[in-house]
Order: sequence, then C-alpha cells, then structure tokens
Amino acid sequence: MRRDGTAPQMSSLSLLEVRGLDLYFGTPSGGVHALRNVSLEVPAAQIVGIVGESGSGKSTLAYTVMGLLPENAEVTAGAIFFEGRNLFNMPSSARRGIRGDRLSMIFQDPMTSLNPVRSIESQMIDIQHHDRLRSRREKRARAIAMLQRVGIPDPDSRIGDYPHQFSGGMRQRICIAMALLVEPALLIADEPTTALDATLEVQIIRLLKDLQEEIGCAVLFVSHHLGAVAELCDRVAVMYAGEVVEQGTVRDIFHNPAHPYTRALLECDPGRIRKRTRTLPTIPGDVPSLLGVDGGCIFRQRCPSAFDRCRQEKPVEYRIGPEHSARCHLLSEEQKVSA
Ligand SMILES: Nc1ncnc2c1ncn2[C@@H]1O[C@H](COP(=O)(O)OP(=O)(O)OP(=O)(O)O)[C@@H](O)[C@H]1O
Repeated sequence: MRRDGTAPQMSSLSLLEVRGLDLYFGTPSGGVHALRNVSLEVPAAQIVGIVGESGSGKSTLAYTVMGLLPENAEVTAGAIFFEGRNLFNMPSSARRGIRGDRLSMIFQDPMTSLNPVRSIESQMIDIQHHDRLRSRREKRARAIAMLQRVGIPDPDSRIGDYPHQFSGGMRQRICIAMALLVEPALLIADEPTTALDATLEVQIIRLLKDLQEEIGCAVLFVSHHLGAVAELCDRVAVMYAGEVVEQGTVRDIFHNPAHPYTRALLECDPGRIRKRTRTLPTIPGDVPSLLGVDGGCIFRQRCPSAFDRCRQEKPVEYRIGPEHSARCHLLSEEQKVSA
C-alpha cells in the first residue's frame, strides 16, 4: 500500500482516491487515532456509501476530503487524490477553489450550511461566485430552476425567504439545491436524512438518486442506515473504529459479506434493511477506545471468530473479488492484496 503521496497508477479512473490515511485528534487524554490506514475510491458518477457505528470515523473521513477539519486534527500519513491531484500538496487557496466548484457537501443539519440571517436568494447567488460568465439575473434564474427541481413549491416567490421560513425537509432540499447548483464532480452527503422522519427520508433519497443521475456527479454518502445505502449506492465501505474493514459493490456487501463485523450488522436482523429501520443494528460489546490503539485486529474483542493471531497482528487487506476486499485473518493469505 502506497502511503507516500505518489500518484496512484492502478485505478487512475477514480475521481477520488483516499490512500493509506492516518489521522489523530489531539485531546487532553492523548492522541485519538481516528483514521487508520484508510483507503477508498470513488469512481466518477458512482455513489459510494460509508456505513459504520457511531464513532467509526465516517464524518472525520468526509471532513478530511473537504478540508474542513478542526484545529486539533493532524493527518500523519496518506494522501487524497481528487481528479488526479493530491489535495494535501495544494495551496489552501486552490483547495478552497475546488471546494466551492468541484466538491460540495450536504450536512446532517441543514443549518450547518444555511446562513439564518440571509435570504435563500442571496445564498444561492453567492454560491455561484466562481461562475464569472453568468449575470446575477441568470444566476437567480438557475437558482429558481434548481429549487423547482428539488421540489420547493412556488420557488419564484419563496426564493426571497429566509431559512427559518421553511420546514426541516424543505431546508434539506434547499441544501441539496445549493450543493448541486455548482455542478460538482463529487457531492459528499454526511447523514443528510438523519434529522428527517422516515417518509421525508425516502423522498430525499429518491431525489438524491434522480439528481445524481441527471447531473452525473459522484456521491460519497455517509449513513447509519443500511437500507438507504442498499437502495442508493453502487459501492459500500464498512468502517469500524477508524478502519475500513470491508469494501465492495452493494451486492458484495449485502449478499456476500466477508468481514465478521459486516456479517454481524447484517445478521442481527436482515429484515431491518427491508423494513427501512433507520439505525444500525446493535451488536454485542463496545467500540474500543481509539487512544493508544494496539497492533491486533481492531474488531477482535467483539468478534465471535477471533483467534490468537487476531490479538498479535493487524490483518492486511485481502482481495475477495474484483471490487471486494476485507481486512480479516480468516481470509486466506493467497488473497492478500499486493503491497
Ligand atoms: N474534534 C475532535 N476531537 C477529538 N476527537 C474527535 C473529534 N472529532 C471526532 N473525534 C473522535 O473521532 C472518532 C470518529 O468520530 P466521527 O465523528 O468521525 O465518527 P462517525 O462515524 O462519523 O460517528 P457518528 O455516526 O456518530 O457521526 C470518535 O472517536 C470521535 O470521538
């Protein structure tokens, strides 16, 4: 696994490539090792889900890609390539440019991205500031058309309203409209439906899928909700306590899970996926502390199949299929992904 920041060769078609990422948060109790050797790819125009229990590092990964980490975070290894360029080697002005233009994000709470004291109109015109060819009038017309597309009734008159004048579901639709107005190559959606009721969630998931197909952007979709991931995504990465323990196509993960953690999530109650239960099933035991993580398998304390080697040695990534891999000693040495 390359962790040196040299450009990727094997999968040069991917829009986003996260390679061997290690990240710590400095805290008074010591360094929280929140991401460990995380590698992930998002091919152009595909939807990749990241699923895992609370504290597994999903949001931290999303914020690292966006370049929106808090001051106590430090990336100690790895690289992130976006459209072939290492984001960590760019000046911050170039990174900001990419963030407003090629990369967009929607958050769990719409008010994270909406300014409560500015009208939707001024915020939607502002977000198009990279576009120097269109006039303000044209930008307003584009904003209205996008509001219409995401299902805001009477957008012509409502565009002048303020965020508090819309319901939670409508606010999230407005955030989606704003994020897609710049026609990003990659949209990062960090649990965008968690604050909504189940009916609204279904509507927002369908809207995201339709818009992704229309615009042709890729989506990195962070979620607790296995059903939503199964419905929306092409590929899935399963995270546990700061590591990607398994990744593959939706079919690989939901029909042929290889890692005991993924299996535990699915076997707890397979009907939950169908019934659209919105929280991840609870599996016995607790997520381990990320202070002073040792060299063994991170899942071993909760793993029904753990054996001696799991305590002594961290599993490498084993290839199970063309796009399917997992980090577990139960998988044979012959399937090891070449280093
Ligand atoms: N600013 C911070 N300072 C210290 N530790 C942090 C900080 N932000 C996150 N962490 C820790 O990093 C780990 C990963 O957190 P993260 O929020 O990325 O997980 P998550 O999978 O997104 O969880 P959730 O589903 O609850 O949002 C957790 O142990 C968390 O406590």
